[in-house]
Parts: sequence; structure tokens; C-alpha cells
Amino acid sequence: MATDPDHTFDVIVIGLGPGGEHVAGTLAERGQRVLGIDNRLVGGECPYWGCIPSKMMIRAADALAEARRVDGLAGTVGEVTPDWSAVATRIRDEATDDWDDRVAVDRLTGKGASFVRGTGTIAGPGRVDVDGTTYTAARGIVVNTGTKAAIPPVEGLAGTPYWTNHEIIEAKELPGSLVVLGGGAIGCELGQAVARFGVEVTIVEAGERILAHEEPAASDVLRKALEADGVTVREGVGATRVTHDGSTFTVTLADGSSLSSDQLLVAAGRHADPAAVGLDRVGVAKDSRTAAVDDRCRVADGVWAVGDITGKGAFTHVSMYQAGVVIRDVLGDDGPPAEYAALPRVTFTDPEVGAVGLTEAQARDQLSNVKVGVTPLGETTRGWIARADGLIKVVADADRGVLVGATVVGPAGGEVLGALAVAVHGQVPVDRMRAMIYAYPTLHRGIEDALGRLA
Ligand SMILES: Cc1cc2nc3c(=O)[nH]c(=O)nc-3n(C[C@H](O)[C@H](O)[C@H](O)COP(=O)(O)OP(=O)(O)OC[C@H]3O[C@@H](n4cnc5c(N)ncnc54)[C@H](O)[C@@H]3O)c2cc1C
Ligand SMILES: NC(=O)c1ccc[n+]([C@@H]2O[C@H](COP(=O)([O-])OP(=O)(O)OC[C@H]3O[C@@H](n4cnc5c(N)ncnc54)[C@H](O)[C@@H]3O)[C@@H](O)[C@H]2O)c1
Repeated sequence: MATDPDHTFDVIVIGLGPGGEHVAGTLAERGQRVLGIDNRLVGGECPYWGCIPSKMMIRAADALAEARRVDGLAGTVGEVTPDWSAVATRIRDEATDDWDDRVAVDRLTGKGASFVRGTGTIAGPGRVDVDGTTYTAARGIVVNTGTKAAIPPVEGLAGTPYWTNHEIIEAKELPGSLVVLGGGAIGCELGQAVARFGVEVTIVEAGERILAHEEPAASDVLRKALEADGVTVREGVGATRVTHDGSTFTVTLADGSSLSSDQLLVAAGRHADPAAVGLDRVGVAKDSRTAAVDDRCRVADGVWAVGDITGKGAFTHVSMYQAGVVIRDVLGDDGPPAEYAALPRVTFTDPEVGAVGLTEAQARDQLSNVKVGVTPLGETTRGWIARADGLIKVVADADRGVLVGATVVGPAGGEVLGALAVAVHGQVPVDRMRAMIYAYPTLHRGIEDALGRLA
């Protein structure tokens, strides 16, 4: 690997997730002497064990579901026979190069950055240790070390061969049955995808509902959709004990019931560890679960953080957005500070759950005059034609006359969301949105109805 012989750089990036890779490559292209460090694969979780391979799984699972919809709509297709090997091969060949990051490393070094594979730790201001070697950063250090699957303290779990997102994405074969601990984005997306390949799936959600961060109505639609795919959804009950007898998992739940399955997927949230990368040496509390950043993504003088570790939203688009902010700040370029009021997120289940900004409950906590409007998708012409279950919900700050949040649950919900993300980000007056022409018959036309129902 190319390393600078004198171990002195302008900027050192520890952890090369999507944002870190972007910071390192761009600053190198802009003439900075940059060292990028990663102890696994350049690009991080997203391309190898996250967004991209999981969306390949979902694309394939959606194709199966769509084929099954031919019956009663367009004729008969007979038995649809799923074959997971097509997905496993595509993930290996097209997404991950069999978990080899040579292309990404070459791309980074091709931009002029140096790269070291190893574990970086901040030794003090401007100093980074990588497995015994100290490197110096004249301008600063950028931390993008991301998260790992959080393993909940359930009795017996640690001693079992459970899966996290890594193992399920690397799986060449699927189990006959799967219990998923956690009904967040990962549990719902992957649970539904493999259920469509014939796996008997049970999602166990300790909180009161799946997708708890989103509108309750979104959880309701998704629960029904999962159940229609044969997924059993257990909400409001956590696991208390896990055992494995060599072939079968037994998961005991808090209500005394138990579940047996061939495999167990832990999708119970993510865990960042700022102290593990030495951020405690530059002022972050040792037991802090995130690295708090200001609106320039600064953690301390000469130290920036981007991505999941900042706690601003564990999404690739947040990591990349923050990377842009850091690049400008390091170079002293003009540009807006980081703002998160219009944070979009999409859970790629079928139907998709897209949301931006505040939910109704969050808005009511923060604002005194909140109005909401909801359009069931079945009341839009296109939703009715498509027999789509879902909704469009808008949340307005009635004092300012702008939307502060919105949710779209439905086919291509993440795409329909785009228009609402623009509205929330741009603080487009509701009156102006009402005066817009909405193409017929689109799903996004439901936005007009929802605005009309703001009450
Ligand atoms: C199954 C799954 C599906 C997802 N789907 C989506 C999606 O559809 N859309 C979306 O926006 N987000 C999705 N995410 C989230 C997304 O993957 C992350 O938000 C994204 O990867 C950004 O993370 P990050 O930039 O913080 O760094 P990460 O991607 O977590 O990368 C951090 C890198 O730092 C390395 N590292 C850690 N510590 C050190 C150290 N001390 N020294 C050197 N290297 C170190 C790690 O090995 C890793 O390579 C998904 C996540 C999962 C798990
Ligand atoms: N489409 C996307 O953008 C996408 C997809 C996947 C992941 N992600 C990102 O990754 C993050 C992590 O995903 P996640 O689904 O692991 O986390 P999550 O925090 O979204 O959901 C985890 C769920 O597990 C539950 N839980 C915790 N301990 C449990 C236990 N012992 N038993 C049963 N349930 C338990 C929690 O109540 C929570 O609802 C997401 O929040 C998101 O930011 C994004």
C-alpha cells in the first residue's frame, strides 16, 4: 500500500465508510495530503453488508411477489419457484466482488490518497496510531468508523451461532425458518425478503410496534403486508433467553412462549463506540454512544466526525451529506452548515415506507399549532388501480404555513417522498403547494388530497 514515508499528512481519515471514503478521495483530489485508514473494506458497511446487497435481495424478492400478483390480474403464471443462489451469486459478482475492495482501494489511491489497512486510534490532537505506527495530521482528523450490529444482553444469546446482517448477506443458502430479533428497518426489510423466498419468518419486536420511529399508521400497513407474506409479527414482547442445540434455536419470550427456528437474525439496532477510536482523548465522554458534532461536523478543534457515529441518522445519505460539510470546512470553502430538519429515510419493504422530517407525534411535542392531512392510497386513482395499500400523510406547522414532516407508505413510497422532501427542506408554503398541478393519475397526486385535508 502507498504510505507516506514521513508519516505526516494534512488530513487523516479513520474509517472509510461512504462518507470517509468521499472525504479522503475529494480532499486528495483537492491537493491535500491524505491518509485513509480502514480495518475492513473501503466503502464500509453500505456496499458490502448493508444498503446495496440488501437492496439486491429486496429487488429479487419483489420480482417474486410481482410474479405472484399475475394471478387474478393478468392470468396465471403457475408455481413461482424461488432460487436464492441467483441472489447470492449477484451479491458476490456484482455488489461485493466476493468482499474484495481492490477496486475501491485503487479508486482512492488513484485520487492521490494514501491508504493503510489497520485499526486507527486517536492518540492525541493531530496524532493517530495504526497498529503501533504513529501518523501525524497537520490539519485534522476525520472519524468515520460507523457502527456494528448491537447484540442485546439476552441470556444465552452470546454463545449461539446467531446471524447479524453480515451472515445473512453472505448466505449462499437460506434456512427453512428464521426468527428475527428486532422489527426496525433491517428486521422488516430482510425478514420480508427472505419470507418471499420461502423462509418461515417470525419478527420479534420488544417495543410496542415495528418501525417504531415512523408513524403508527406506517407500522400498521407494514404489519399487514408482512403477514400477507406469511411473516409472523410479535410486537411488545422481547426475548429473554436463547439456546441452540447444535441445529435448532429456541427463543424464549417475555410472555413465557417460545419459538424454534433453524436460524436467528439479530437486527436489534446498531452500536457505535467513540472511545474505541480514541475520541475520549479529544473530549468525548468515555461512555458516550455517539460523537456529538456541531453544524460543521466538528467534534473538537481539528477533529471531525461523519456517519452513523454522529447519531444524526444511520443512513448512507447522512454520511455522504456530512462528508460534503467536512470537505468544505477543512478547505475553508463557503457553504451552508449541516441541518437535519428535512432528513429523509426510506425503509425498502413492500410497500416502501418513506418519511421526511417530523412525525405527527414529534411535531406535537415541538410545536403548538400542528395540522395533519392523510390520504389513504386506495382513494387515489392510481392507488385504486394498483390495489395499493398505503397512505400519504403530511404534517404542517400551521403557524408558519409549511410542512415539517411527511410520510408515504406505498409502492415506490421512497420515490413519491422526493416531492415532499423538497417541500419540507425548501419550506414551500402550503398555499403554494396547493396551487400546484399534480399529474393524473399518479400516486403523488395523493399529496394534493392530503394538503386539502390539513385540519
Ligand atoms: C442491512 C443494512 C441495510 C442498510 N440499508 C440502508 C439503506 O438502504 N439506505 C441507507 O441510507 N442506509 C442503509 N444502511 C445504513 C448504512 O449502511 C450506513 O448508514 C452507512 O454505511 C454509513 O455508515 P458510516 O459512514 O458511519 O460508516 P460504515 O459504513 O459503518 O463504515 C465504517 C468503516 O470504518 C471501519 N472502522 C471502524 N473502526 C475503525 C478503526 N478504528 N480503524 C479503521 N477502520 C475502522 C469499519 O470497518 C468500516 O469499514 C443499512 C445498514 C445495514 C446494516
Ligand atoms: N432502508 C434504510 O435506509 C435502512 C435499512 C436498514 C438499516 N438502516 C439503518 O440501520 C439502522 C439499524 O437498523 P436496525 O433495524 O438494526 O435498528 P433499529 O434501531 O431501527 O431497530 C431495532 C429494533 O430492535 C428492537 N429491539 C432491541 N432489542 C431487542 C430485543 N432484545 N428483542 C427484540 N427486539 C429488540 C428495538 O426496539 C428496535 O425497534 C436503522 O436505524 C437505519 O438507520 C437503514
